[in-house]
Amino acid sequence: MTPPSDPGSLPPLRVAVLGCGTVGGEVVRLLLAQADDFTARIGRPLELVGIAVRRAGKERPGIDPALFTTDAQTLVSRTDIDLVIEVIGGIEPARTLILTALASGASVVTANKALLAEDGATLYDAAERAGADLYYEAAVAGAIPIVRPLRESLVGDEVTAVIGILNGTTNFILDKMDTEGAGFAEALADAQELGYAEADPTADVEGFDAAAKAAILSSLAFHSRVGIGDVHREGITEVTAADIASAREMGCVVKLLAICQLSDGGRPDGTGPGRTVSVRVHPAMIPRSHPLAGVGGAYNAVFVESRFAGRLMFYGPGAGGSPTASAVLGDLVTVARNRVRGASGPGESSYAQRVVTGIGDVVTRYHLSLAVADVAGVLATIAHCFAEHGVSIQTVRQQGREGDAQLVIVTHRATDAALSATVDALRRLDVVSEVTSVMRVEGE
Ligand SMILES: NC(=O)C1=CN([C@@H]2O[C@H](COP(=O)(O)OP(=O)(O)OC[C@H]3O[C@@H](n4cnc5c(N)ncnc54)[C@H](O)[C@@H]3O)[C@@H](O)[C@H]2O)C=CC1
Ligand SMILES: N[C@@H](CC=O)C(=O)O
Ligand code: NA
Repeated sequence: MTPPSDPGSLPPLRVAVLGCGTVGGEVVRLLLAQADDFTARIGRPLELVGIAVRRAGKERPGIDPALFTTDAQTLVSRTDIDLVIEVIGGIEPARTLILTALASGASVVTANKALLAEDGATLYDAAERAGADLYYEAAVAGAIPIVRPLRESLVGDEVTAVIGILNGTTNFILDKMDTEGAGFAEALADAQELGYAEADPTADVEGFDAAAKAAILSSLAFHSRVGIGDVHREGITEVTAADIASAREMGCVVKLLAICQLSDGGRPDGTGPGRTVSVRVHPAMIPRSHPLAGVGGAYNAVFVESRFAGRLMFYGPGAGGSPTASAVLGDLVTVARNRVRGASGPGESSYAQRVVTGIGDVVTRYHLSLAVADVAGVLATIAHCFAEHGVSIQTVRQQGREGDAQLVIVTHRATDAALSATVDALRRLDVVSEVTSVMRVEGE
């Protein structure tokens, strides 16, 4: 009988890391700390051969300074590297570096949702051509396994909706505003300090980050190519303390939601031809009893609805160095195992080519605050405006102020197009001095 070979004595798989910031720093630290376990799990050792950084002189304790280079392009052009981890972020130079790595024969692990949502097709095609892996679990919802469940576990089912909280920074901010009465700027500064925010936090607070993740999840869930430009996006910069207080009075909480839905095909079981997809990211009020309402801090949660499995919920840390590094390293071990077997994992599946529809047809409920003149007949004028546009009012609450009043209106379900036309018409009414806020109400 041949004795089993010691995996540690086999030739190593060579690894390069691009970027050594919040995520990259943790990836390198945990990769080195778990070297022996990774060797056993993969069946061959990993050898870290280079770390591309922007500034070489920076003190990085525990890492051999000889590994650092500021020339990422030369590093990824090496043909002796098996695995490249891209954690620089942004579009360029990340795209060129990933394409060079794939063309040089490496498999790639990335956390870069912005790039995947902007130009994933170019990367997937390049990986396919090279026969290499492109894995990106960390790109959506940090540590939560959601990419692989959609790409592999649920590939025998039909996913009809993916709904969730996909951005840790904005969830952290909204949670602090709700539970501690914190101000927006103060909560954002804390999120940056804790390593949750993107290099440019505009990506978080304006909803671009969640929209990128929604595009990636929709592409996987609906076997189509959905890009960031297909996603209706609204951020949280216009959510006020008054909105949060108003939500509380209704027994609700404000969350930045991502909602990706497959339309009904018209047949009794929901299937049928011409099914389309809608993808949107916006703040919404949800009842405090809803499972997503209890998702606090930088945690994320994703509901998946599918035809045969029913409803599934994924929950966990959505941002931060170590949680994100956990997802990156899970991918690293997986693509390394594929290399050892001379195989590659599943590529892109976009055969369904679903059409993505605009926000106008989306149906939901709305919460509106209006500053109105406190005069006889104002309620009738406003109710008439809603009725004219086919939007039915569920509740009206009036808070008097000197000379004018604040009306809080919750509608029944209406299309976004009908609601937008109503708001435009309300703004033109003499009795309405301001439409103070408009927010969707979801989850009922
Ligand atoms: N921080 C988080 O919680 C999460 C981050 N991500 C993603 O992970 C990636 C990295 O994010 P962070 O580590 O938070 O960002 P970061 O800004 O902390 O780190 C990026 C690092 O890349 C370096 N860099 C920039 N240009 C470079 C170049 N040309 N060559 C070499 N290094 C370069 C920067 O100096 C910085 O140290 C991004 O794609 C981000 O969207 C994904 C999930 C969670
Ligand atoms: N900035 C992102 C980081 C993880 O993707 C977030 O806040 O969720
Ligand atoms: Na993930």
